[in-house]
Amino acid sequence: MTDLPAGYRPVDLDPSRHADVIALDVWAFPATVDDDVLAALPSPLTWERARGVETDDGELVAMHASYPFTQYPVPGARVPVAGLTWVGVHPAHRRRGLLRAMIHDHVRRSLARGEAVSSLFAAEPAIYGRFGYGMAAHDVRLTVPRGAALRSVPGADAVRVRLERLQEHHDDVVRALHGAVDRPGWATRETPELRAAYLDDPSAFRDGAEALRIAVAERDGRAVGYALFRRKSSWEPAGPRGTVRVRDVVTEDAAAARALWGVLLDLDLMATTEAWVLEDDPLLHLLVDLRAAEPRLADNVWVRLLDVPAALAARRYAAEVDVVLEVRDDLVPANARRWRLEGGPDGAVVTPADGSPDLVLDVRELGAAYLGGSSLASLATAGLVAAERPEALARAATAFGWPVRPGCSWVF
Ligand SMILES: CC(=O)SCCNC(=O)CCNC(=O)[C@H](O)C(C)(C)COP(=O)(O)OP(=O)(O)OC[C@H]1O[C@@H](n2cnc3c(N)ncnc32)[C@H](O)[C@@H]1OP(=O)(O)O
Repeated sequence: MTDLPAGYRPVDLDPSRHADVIALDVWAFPATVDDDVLAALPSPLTWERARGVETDDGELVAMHASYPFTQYPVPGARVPVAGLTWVGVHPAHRRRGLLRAMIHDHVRRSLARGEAVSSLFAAEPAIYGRFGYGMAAHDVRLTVPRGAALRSVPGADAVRVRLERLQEHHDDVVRALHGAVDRPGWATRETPELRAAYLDDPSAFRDGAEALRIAVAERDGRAVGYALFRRKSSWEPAGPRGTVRVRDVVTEDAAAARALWGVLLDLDLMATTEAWVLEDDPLLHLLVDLRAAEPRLADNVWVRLLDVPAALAARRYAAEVDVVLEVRDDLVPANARRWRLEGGPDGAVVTPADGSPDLVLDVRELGAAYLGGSSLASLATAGLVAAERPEALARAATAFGWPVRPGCSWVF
């Protein structure tokens, strides 16, 4: 991290620094539990990818890490992606450029590992655009009233839903179904540390709700879907007004989705079910009255193309396209030039170009469009993509789209 301000030095982190990492983490993200409780939990970090910043007297005051997603789905392909995570700066050292230095470090090290793309979930959406990350997927937050009517789906009655406490043996169900999902942006928990942290359910993080439960949808004795959820009771003068909090609903087909949501939306003593789902989740179509669920759009994964030609060549395109893109990139100068993209459903070739550009855009907008979640045409309506030739914009927007909306059902 050569760009650190004076008085700070970079440091590789390893498990011996776990207590320091927790002490920093609770400064960056206020917690209601004591450090020793947090330090006793399994760490989801891949330590060899965790980097810190120390003061001259050895205090850890900033850190970042990344998850090694080797099979991150992008349209029509899977690519290695650096999942930036655990970014934190001690409040006494903020706004001195430590995050900026850490992002430079992250970009350099990811590129050296051959990772052409980085992805993240943002704590605050205003932070990462300046570093070339674009909002690449959205999700929809819902508060569904109990007993909300759902459309019927043939075959749903043949799906049996088992309700159980989440236990270790459920790892098989979760892995089989979760790993099978092929949706751009849907990172699977590839590392043992992430999987262990997923099934761990510390009471410290339940926020007054019960232990994690799992609803497993089965057809003919085979798991065809699951949902993780917990209930939080609330006894009010007018009666019970509990809340069901739903995480990760993964289903193989519409009948499984209908059967699971039928159960999750009608649990006794509950008044509402809170869920966040991806933009084309079956629930949005199953609900007869979507408006009653108060849908709110939010940002999901953000994507940064670290190596523009490699990243653009790694995905597939929904239609044939031949376009010259003039890319601006303040952080990675090698990306900042004109690139000719010739691509289609079978692959793509990206070469340096000298001719006049069809589209001019920042690498941030390329990241936003990369998974097919934001249309280049709609970015152009906001003035974020300049089209030198309108017909090229329409063709490129179609090609960058994808039939399955991107997004990840869990925050990393
Ligand atoms: C992927 C993840 O892990 S998301 C988690 C991010 N972490 C958090 O939100 C925890 C709480 N916050 C923090 O730890 C810190 O405030 C951070 C990491 C957000 C910022 O760290 P800092 O060292 O203060 O950032 P730094 O000084 O390098 O600022 C770089 C630029 O980002 C801007 N910036 C920093 N934080 C924010 C923010 N929260 N919102 C908007 N802009 C921000 C700065 O103003 C600066 O802008 P400039 O380049 O125009 O001057």
